[in-house]
Amino acid sequence: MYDTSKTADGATEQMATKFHCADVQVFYGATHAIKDVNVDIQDKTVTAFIGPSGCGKSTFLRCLNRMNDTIDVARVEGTILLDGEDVYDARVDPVQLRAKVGMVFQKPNPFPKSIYENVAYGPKIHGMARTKGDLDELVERALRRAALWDEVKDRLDATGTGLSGGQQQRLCIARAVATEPEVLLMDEPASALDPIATSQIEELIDELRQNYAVVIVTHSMQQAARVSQKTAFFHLGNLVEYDDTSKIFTNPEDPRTESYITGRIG
Ligand SMILES: Nc1ncnc2c1ncn2[C@@H]1O[C@H](COP(=O)(O)OP(=O)(O)OP(=O)(O)O)[C@@H](O)[C@H]1O
Repeated sequence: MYDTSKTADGATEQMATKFHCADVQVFYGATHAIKDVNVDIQDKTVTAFIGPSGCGKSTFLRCLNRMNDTIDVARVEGTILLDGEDVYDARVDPVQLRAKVGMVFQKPNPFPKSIYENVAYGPKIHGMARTKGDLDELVERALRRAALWDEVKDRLDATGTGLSGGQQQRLCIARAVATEPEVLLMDEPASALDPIATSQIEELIDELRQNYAVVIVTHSMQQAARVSQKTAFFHLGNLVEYDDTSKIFTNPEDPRTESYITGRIG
């Protein structure tokens, strides 16, 4: 259950497997969108999903916290284990699962409520705070982790939708980390942001991997190369290649990966 990852200085580091995925298939009605995907996703590692539009990156990401359950025509087959437990077991409550496996979407989507309420919502519904003081602490901790606290601490009652795009995305990250998840799934979290906000989100992703497994879907190969340690390349619903990011970008095994990273397909 362990994989060896190289650190920046070339030393090796042991990372536990967070998700074990075997023979995963996804169908949307008759469309076979994910074909026989096998992959182990490592804890405390940023894993990037890359590939041309429509290759199934978001579909596979959504398998990991059962977000495809919300799509009527979607059908998921195969095995996905989170810390050895079957994510699709009938006894698993998807709401609890999504607190453990948080998600941040492409477009920042704060609730039309105050900054405080956006972050406090999850801990409240999961009964994580007994007193107002506990809740205040949780909210502050989540906003600090999302590198937003200093910018909003004096206006926690202001509406979340009134923040800038980059701040809204960090608020959504604070909302996701407030329930103390173990994994963060990010579907193109910076695609709607300017370069400064993008680099803030990328720095944040790098910090978050100290505590979480982070999986990020991105169209930007530069971003994948900057933020991830592992990269999975998808093509036409297949996982073509999965390896250390440095290997994928310098010496890929499969000609389809090479074509994509050199700009010949996609
Ligand atoms: N809700 C849905 N209903 C029906 N088909 C869908 C649905 N969502 C995705 N698909 C189909 O599944 C395939 C994979 O789509 P998906 O959005 O996962 O790809 P992607 O790699 O994330 O694409 P992009 O990079 O453009 O976001 C595509 O053929 C798409 O049309």
